[in-house]
Amino acid sequence: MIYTVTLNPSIDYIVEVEDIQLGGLNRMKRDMKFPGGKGINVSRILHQLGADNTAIGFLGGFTGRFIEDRLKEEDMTTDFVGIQQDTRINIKLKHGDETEINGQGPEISDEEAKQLLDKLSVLLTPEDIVVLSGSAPPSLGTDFYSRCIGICRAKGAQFVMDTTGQALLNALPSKPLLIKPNHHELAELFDVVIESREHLIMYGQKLMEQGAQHVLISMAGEGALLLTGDKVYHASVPKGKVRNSVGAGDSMVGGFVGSLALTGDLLEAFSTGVACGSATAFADDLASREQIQRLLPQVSIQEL
Ligand SMILES: Nc1ncnc2c1ncn2[C@@H]1O[C@H](COP(=O)(O)OP(=O)(O)O)[C@@H](O)[C@H]1O
Ligand SMILES: O=P(O)(O)OC[C@H]1O[C@](O)(COP(=O)(O)O)[C@@H](O)[C@@H]1O
Repeated sequence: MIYTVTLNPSIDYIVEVEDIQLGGLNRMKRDMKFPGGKGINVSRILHQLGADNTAIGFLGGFTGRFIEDRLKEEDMTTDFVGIQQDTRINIKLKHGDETEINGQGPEISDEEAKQLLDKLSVLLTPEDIVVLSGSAPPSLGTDFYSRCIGICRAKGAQFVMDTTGQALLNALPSKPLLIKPNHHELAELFDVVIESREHLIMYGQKLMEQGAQHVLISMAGEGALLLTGDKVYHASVPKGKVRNSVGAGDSMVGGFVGSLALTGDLLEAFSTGVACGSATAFADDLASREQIQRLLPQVSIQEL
């Protein structure tokens, strides 16, 4: 079983305006609401690929109910801890460019936090993969991911880590199956400016030396790199019109993990990840199975 853990889910409120006037009255051209948060997005893509998974994490209030209802409508399996406060709403403003305003997240009590850790302890087995994705609400403290990873290790489950900064660096010695920084996040991790593909690879290799089993470096429309063992692969991305790239990175993680679980083939997983990312970027909501299948033949992989 694959479990996705979303400590900080969100309703993604996509707002489209013709032109933004700061300090003035703006009228929306179009708006959409989607269940969001990194692990939830991964789960929705896994579901499209037919990979068995359960979405867990924290949900609360009317916003939490919206997310739970939408996931149930899609026939997804969920096992969230209910919390007192409202799940956040993240604003994704489209004004020619994409501007994101993400919330800090709700207050989570010690008792609610403990319920999630207990759930992981009860559920996990050595056959499982746990996808730990996204930010943690500040009230959980800085070591909550480390505690989740501790449980994965104690239960013999593999884990994937898709977060940024110190939480990601702290996870590396525990040998995550996969990490997926984008090229900007990779530069921020090392506090450097990265100007070439060679540099991206060099910094990706540093993350492997620190413990990551596989490193996926996504570069939006510029393709992606996969570092595995002593090999490096580049994938081209399909061409298309970007409609909403929110969730493209999560879709890539979902595609990679789902395909790896279903086929055991790393390069197949890499192409599926790229196809899922691009299919989501070219859609309003996350990609559907059909949209992913259509793009898959357009992804070509080359060993560098
Ligand atoms: N403009 C684009 N054109 C084609 N594919 C894209 C585009 N933007 C994102 N993708 C796809 O989604 C993947 C992840 O996107 P990226 O923006 O790098 O991740 P993140 O959302 O984590 O920042 C890319 O590797 C690519 O497959
Ligand atoms: O937990 P964070 O870092 O605030 O990110 C959450 C946001 O990122 C998303 O998961 C999308 O992430 P990606 O575009 O990187 O795939 C949104 O659904 C959500 O609003």
